[in-house]
Amino acid sequence: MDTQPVKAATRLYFTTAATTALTAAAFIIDVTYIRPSQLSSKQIWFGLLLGVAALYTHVSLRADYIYYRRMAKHGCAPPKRIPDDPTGIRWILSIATAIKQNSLLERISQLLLEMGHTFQHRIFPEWNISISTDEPENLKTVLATRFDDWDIPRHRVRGFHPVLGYHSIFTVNGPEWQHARATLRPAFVRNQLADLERFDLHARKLLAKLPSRNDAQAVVDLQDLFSRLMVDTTSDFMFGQSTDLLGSADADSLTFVKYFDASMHKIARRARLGWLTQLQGDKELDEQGQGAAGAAAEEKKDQKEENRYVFLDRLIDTGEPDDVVRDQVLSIFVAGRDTTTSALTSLFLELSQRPDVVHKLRDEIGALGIEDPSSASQPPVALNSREAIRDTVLPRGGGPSGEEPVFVPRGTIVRYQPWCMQRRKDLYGADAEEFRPERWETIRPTYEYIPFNAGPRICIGQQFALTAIAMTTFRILQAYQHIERRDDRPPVRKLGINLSMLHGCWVSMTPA
Ligand code: HEM
Repeated sequence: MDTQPVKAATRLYFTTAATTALTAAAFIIDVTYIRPSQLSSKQIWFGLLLGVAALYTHVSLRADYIYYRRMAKHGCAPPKRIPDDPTGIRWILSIATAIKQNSLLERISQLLLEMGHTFQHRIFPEWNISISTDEPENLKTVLATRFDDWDIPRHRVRGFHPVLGYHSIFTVNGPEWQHARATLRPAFVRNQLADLERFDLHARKLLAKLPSRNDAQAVVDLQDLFSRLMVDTTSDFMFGQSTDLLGSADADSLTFVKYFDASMHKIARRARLGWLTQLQGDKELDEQGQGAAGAAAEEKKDQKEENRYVFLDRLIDTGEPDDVVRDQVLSIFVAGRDTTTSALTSLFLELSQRPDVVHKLRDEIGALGIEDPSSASQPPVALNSREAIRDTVLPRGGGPSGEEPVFVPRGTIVRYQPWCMQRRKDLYGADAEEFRPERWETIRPTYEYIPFNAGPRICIGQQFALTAIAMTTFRILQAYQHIERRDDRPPVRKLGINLSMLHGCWVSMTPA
């Protein structure tokens, strides 16, 4: 017989009886002996506090009991649990400290390793359990084979609403998501790879900002330049008009970027801190984020370009309402800018410390192909999550061996960590964390490598991003023979919605 439900039931009944008795005794002692007289407001608050604590303990233990009972019924075994943290308070504190120290990814990697790659924990004040996993079989199930059992979690949707709106491909699920995906798809089939000259135009503008032969000692922040490059390229493809941040940007473009940056910063914070930040609205965020994209879409309505395929024109032609158009346009910027900037920055940070790879790549530049070797150990979307919308099962992670299936009740959040998985030594070898592009000559990973996600919700802009990365890398390595990191501070990765470098990516570059 499975002992977990019995243990959980014992815990539930014993603790409920004990906390009720203690709460009542504490209150009676207070009223009768410590502060006798008429019931004061302090005593009422004290009583309420004790009552809430007892109720919370009861509800969370009951949730545990129901979980273990249903798990046993489904023939599954529970994943290991973070020890000594029944309420999830320690979890919140340790995560908050790790975020503050910019070491969250390392902390979660370590936990996944210690706990066997799938574990359960609580996040105070929720009483449902959460599951974390970096197990490829589980990700295959969540993202592909049992796709219909999972949604984008509600906490993420709530965090993104103020900026991306209610129709964004990132804030909808089910049929609404299918509709959003079908609306966006033509933009990524028709115009992307065909227009290499347009990618090149922006890559060349970037070159003009890099150190010249007369200025070889200059030091530049590549992260900042890549970010501008991606705004210029994306706006050009999507609006038919580039923001030209690498050229002569006008005041409107600069305003758009300023608002966009502020909005991204805030939604990252809201998404990470969850319910804490969502208790209060954010008027400034609403005005900044949606206002800027709305203005761009509105302006564009009057100036269609007849000769070029421009995504915004086609989107307007679909007859979708203005707020839908605005939400999708802004989503493309959110999806495309910081992810691709992150991939390019990670790549050049590695290159700036690996002259041997730069040398080899310059030799092989013709055969570079479309690949981004840095996305293996530094995937821009480092952490992600899904919410079960019905009772379901993960194939691995349960029981002491971690090999048994795990029951997942409806409403459970499963967090998955491409950053941790793509550095697993048991999957990628002892040198998993090392930048070694040659590894791609022999390995063909499937669900162990998901920088662009997988399954029906796989990144729709993958080819766009890879083309931009390949074109930029190609042009830079053609023009420069040495790239050298110029920063005495250790490289610190900052986790927002995407990974970025806290201090940028400062390098000097020697023209070829
Ligand atoms: C290296 C660069 C990029 C990386 C690593 C990346 C990664 C991802 C990931 C992990 C997702 C899944 C998010 C989720 O469902 O939780 C995603 C979705 C998406 N990406 Fe990308 N992305 C990149 C570049 C781009 C670009 C350049 C665009 C557009 C210009 C884009 C457009 C999208 C869209 C629209 C979705 C939503 C797809 C859906 O929900 O059906 N991405 N991307």
